[in-house]
Amino acid sequence: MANNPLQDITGTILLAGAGKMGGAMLTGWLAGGLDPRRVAVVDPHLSPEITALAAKGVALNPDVTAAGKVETLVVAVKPQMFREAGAKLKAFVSDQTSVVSIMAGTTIASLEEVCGGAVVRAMPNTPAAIGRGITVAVAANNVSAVQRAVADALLRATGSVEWVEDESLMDAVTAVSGSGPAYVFLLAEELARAGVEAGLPETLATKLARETVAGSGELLHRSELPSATLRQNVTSPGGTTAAALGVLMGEPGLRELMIRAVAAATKRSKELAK
Ligand SMILES: NC(=O)C1=CN([C@@H]2O[C@H](COP(=O)(O)OP(=O)(O)OC[C@H]3O[C@@H](n4cnc5c(N)ncnc54)[C@H](O)[C@@H]3O)[C@@H](O)[C@H]2O)C=CC1
Ligand SMILES: O=C(O)[C@@H]1CCC=N1
Repeated sequence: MANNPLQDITGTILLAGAGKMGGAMLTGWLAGGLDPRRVAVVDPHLSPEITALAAKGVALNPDVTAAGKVETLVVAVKPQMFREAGAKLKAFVSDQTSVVSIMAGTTIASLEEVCGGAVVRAMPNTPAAIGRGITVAVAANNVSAVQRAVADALLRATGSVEWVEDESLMDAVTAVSGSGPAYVFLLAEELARAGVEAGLPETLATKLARETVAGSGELLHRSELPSATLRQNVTSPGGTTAAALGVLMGEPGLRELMIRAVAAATKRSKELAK
């Protein structure tokens, strides 16, 4: 493989479902050097942004013949739609096709049953839209080293990738990093709301909360210090932060709420498999 594995791809990358996540992945692939003429998109409701990619050579809703040899099918439709969508997608899948799914809850076994192919199950998250996502992936036994490398390149175009061997971890992964950005955005919303409660004008509170969450995230990203140390660096003994943390780390506190939230998301991921 050359330095950029996305440039080694010779078959078609077929994206099924170019919504929020699928669209973010496609943006990452093109930014990462994948030839737009290698990409085809199947989606009954194409957004104007995706439609505009036709001018660059992306094939939109091709039939099986026009799609050519599909090297990798990336499935990014809602899990609830998969049975119906997958039955149509099967026509694009040959023995050599690898099927990379990002659907929450949908197991390797059901992907094999509905679509066939060599299946990689992955869970990205929305910071993928700015190349700062994290994806966890697990490959079925029949995925070849080359197929795994292509899947890795496609997933890595939107951030970092962790491979695991145990598929049963994927429900908790989904609950932590797949859904996790929503918890952080909620924190920004509620911090702003609390600022308003404390007397700040709404515009200022919103800006302070947003910049605080974003700046803290960037500090966490750039620093090698553990999160707990970064927290302690803010906390002067007997000061204001300690007063607030007394609430957040009390009983019940954020720990218990987070355990319950992650458990609820993990349970829902398992339900989506049924
Ligand atoms: N949004 C997120 O944060 C994450 C989502 N996911 C997974 O990604 C998948 C997509 O989620 P979103 O992008 O948020 O949803 P979305 O609703 O934005 O996108 C789904 C897309 O699938 C299209 N679609 C519907 N029926 C189709 C069919 N038969 N064939 C092809 N395309 C079809 C829709 O038109 C839409 O553009 C889900 O399975 C979800 O579990 C995974 C990780 C994170
Ligand atoms: O909410 C969901 O089901 C999807 C999967 C992870 C993030 N969004």
